[in-house]
Amino acid sequence: MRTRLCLSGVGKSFTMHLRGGIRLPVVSHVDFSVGAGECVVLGGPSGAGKSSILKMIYGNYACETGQILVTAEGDEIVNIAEASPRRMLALRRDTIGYVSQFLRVIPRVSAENVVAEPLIAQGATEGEALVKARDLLCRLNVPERLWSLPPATFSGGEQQRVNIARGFIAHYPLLLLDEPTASLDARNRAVVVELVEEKKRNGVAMLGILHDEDVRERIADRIIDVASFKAAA
Ligand SMILES: Nc1ncnc2c1ncn2[C@@H]1O[C@H](COP(=O)(O)OP(=O)(O)OP(=O)(O)O)[C@@H](O)[C@H]1O
Repeated sequence: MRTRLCLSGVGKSFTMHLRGGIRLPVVSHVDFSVGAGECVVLGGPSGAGKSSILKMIYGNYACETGQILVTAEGDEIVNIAEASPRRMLALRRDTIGYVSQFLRVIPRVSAENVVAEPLIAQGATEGEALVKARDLLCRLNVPERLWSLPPATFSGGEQQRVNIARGFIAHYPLLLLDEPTASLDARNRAVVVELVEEKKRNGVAMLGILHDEDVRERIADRIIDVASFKAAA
């Protein structure tokens, strides 16, 4: 199995500058890798550092020590810990996807266009992207009458499903899943499980946080206990 993501010696602490510079160590010596077609789940208690690890991989949090290697297009290996902001934006367009439970609503843009946008950014025509967007919205049981409306007024569950469609529409070699099934009903959880299985078959490497035990059991190939990376205070 080809490695898509490899973390070695990764550490992170937060410094509270407005609180007298108090240092809060979170994780240290984080070492693991994820291969193509594999879904690895980060486990461990609340506050162990699961979200912080995902955010370092997506470049939202700076990584203090170690390296985060991602295999980008053309088999180029990039160290996220040293990537420039411009490089990071390109990686987010083509290489690393992020599916969370929250939709960042873009005013006046219709649900189907919100979903189609990442595929258009990767070079698809608007027509192709809209066909795929509508198919995903249909699979995720978003009523057709909503597709042409901006999602700002949708229910929490409808917005979440629009966001999942947006996260799964494009092909990224690495996909980060941040509680994508939280508060979904059983029918839509089953759709997300199917979407993850399809990504696995397409060789996508996935790293996720999944509190739902049933979903975790169905899609996790491995669980990594983040508590084992606890940093000393
Ligand atoms: N931006 C931040 N500033 C300060 N401290 C932070 C920040 N982000 C996270 N932390 C702290 O880092 C620790 C790990 O948080 P993180 O959200 O990564 O944990 P988690 O394992 O994902 O928890 P949960 O399962 O509850 O979501 C916590 O103690 C949290 O308070």
